[in-house]
Amino acid sequence: MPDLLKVAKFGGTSMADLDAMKRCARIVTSDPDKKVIVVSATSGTTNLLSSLFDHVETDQKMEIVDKIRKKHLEICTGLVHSTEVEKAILQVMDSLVALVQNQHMMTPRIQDEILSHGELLSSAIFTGLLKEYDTGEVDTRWLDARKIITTDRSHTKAQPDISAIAGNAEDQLIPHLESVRFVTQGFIGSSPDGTTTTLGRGGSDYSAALFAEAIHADVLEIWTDVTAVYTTDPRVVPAARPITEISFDEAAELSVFGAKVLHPATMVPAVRKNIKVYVGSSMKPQKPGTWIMKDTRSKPVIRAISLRRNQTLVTVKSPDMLHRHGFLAKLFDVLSRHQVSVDLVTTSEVSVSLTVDTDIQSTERDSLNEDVLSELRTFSQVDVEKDLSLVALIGNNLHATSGLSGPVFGLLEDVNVRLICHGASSHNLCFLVSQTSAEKVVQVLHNRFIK
Ligand SMILES: Nc1ncnc2c1ncn2[C@@H]1O[C@H](COP(=O)(O)OP(=O)(O)O)[C@@H](O)[C@H]1O
Ligand SMILES: N[C@@H](CC(=O)OP(=O)(O)O)C(=O)O
Repeated sequence: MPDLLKVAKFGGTSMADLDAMKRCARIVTSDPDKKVIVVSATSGTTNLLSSLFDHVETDQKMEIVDKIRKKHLEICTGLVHSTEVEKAILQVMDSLVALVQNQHMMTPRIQDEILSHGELLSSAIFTGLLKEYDTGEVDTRWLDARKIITTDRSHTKAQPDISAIAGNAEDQLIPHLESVRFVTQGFIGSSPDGTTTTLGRGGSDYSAALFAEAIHADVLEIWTDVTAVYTTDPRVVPAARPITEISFDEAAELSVFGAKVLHPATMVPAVRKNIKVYVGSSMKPQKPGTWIMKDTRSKPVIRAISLRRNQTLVTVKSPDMLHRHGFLAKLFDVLSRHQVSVDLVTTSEVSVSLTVDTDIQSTERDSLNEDVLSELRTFSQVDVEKDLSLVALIGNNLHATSGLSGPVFGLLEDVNVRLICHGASSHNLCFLVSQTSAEKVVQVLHNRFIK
């Protein structure tokens, strides 16, 4: 067994084309401890696949399929032994064509089946490429992630079955780690009856964390297109700074509150098994990245600022709430039956405000649909405000730090702050603002509070 056992995940931007894949191959082959390699679909492919769900004609769908085929075959032309990989690509593409031509009802099950093709394509190419770099000491093997990542049947946002995954890894991975390097897919899994599931968009980080937990890895590496986790999204604030070390708790809050660099669930297996997480750039691997660990030497009050776009604020009012019990139970019963996932909640004597993610990809799939709203309207007045963003200050001891909210909200005098949550967590202070003012708010706060 290697000294340290590592799982390395490469995101879509790291798989973008042959040059990007070659950079990743060098990262993998320069370190024999990396035993499970988890890849995302090449960048843009999952979006192309999901555009097949739109109500477009078969001709248009076939154009999209052709585009995906061409993009992947083009990468293959740069491989030394391209024939075998091309054969694998054409097989995956045939299966996609069959799905697109024969399945007219885009059920969540079919959607997952279609989406899985992105990771099946990229992993086939990356396995072929790695084999070209191997010197013979390691045996690089393609692995179908669905044999390991067992989930429930909630298509498009499946929940992993941790003990089944541990059992699968025990039988199929751990005995081979001495001599084999596995290349597998992020994002996809399989339900107990064998149908393909997905963990939700951006879920490859989560897959990699689940693999790391299942093989008892020491380190999980997330290789992406930024050199580190930054004090805020560098696309929003170019002056954002890379963070050298951050705690599990802070990183979890940062991802939950919108930092796309990590999928929100990634930290859950890492915390459970105390697995150190490293975030680095596959484009500039020599640049220092971020270590995410149980405890850090420094514990600043404000470490980072995150921004989560596309929030909907629902305010439910009823005079019945005053001095009565059971109103909240009734409200949450409706939300729970309709599987509406609520993030923030504030209450007053006669009203409750809560936030949910707006599904920007489809109004049909929006969990906050007319059925939910009309059921809520049978016992209350319901107001819905869209186009909001959640801004969160992430750090340590925020709930017990006096004199914080004055300077924060003092800077936002001209901004309509719609909802504030402070005190529920020691690691965040968050509030809702309009989508149009959100980036400016992050810039102003970063400028003032991040040293
Ligand atoms: N605090 C942050 N630090 C670093 N990157 C962030 C942060 N917040 C948001 N991001 C965004 O996350 C992106 C990387 O995530 P993603 O696009 O999912 O990568 P990948 O394709 O590797 O999975 C970056 O390009 C950056 O814009
Ligand atoms: N390909 C999937 C899963 C994923 O995590 O991708 P990425 O690592 O590129 O964010 C998606 O786009 O949602």
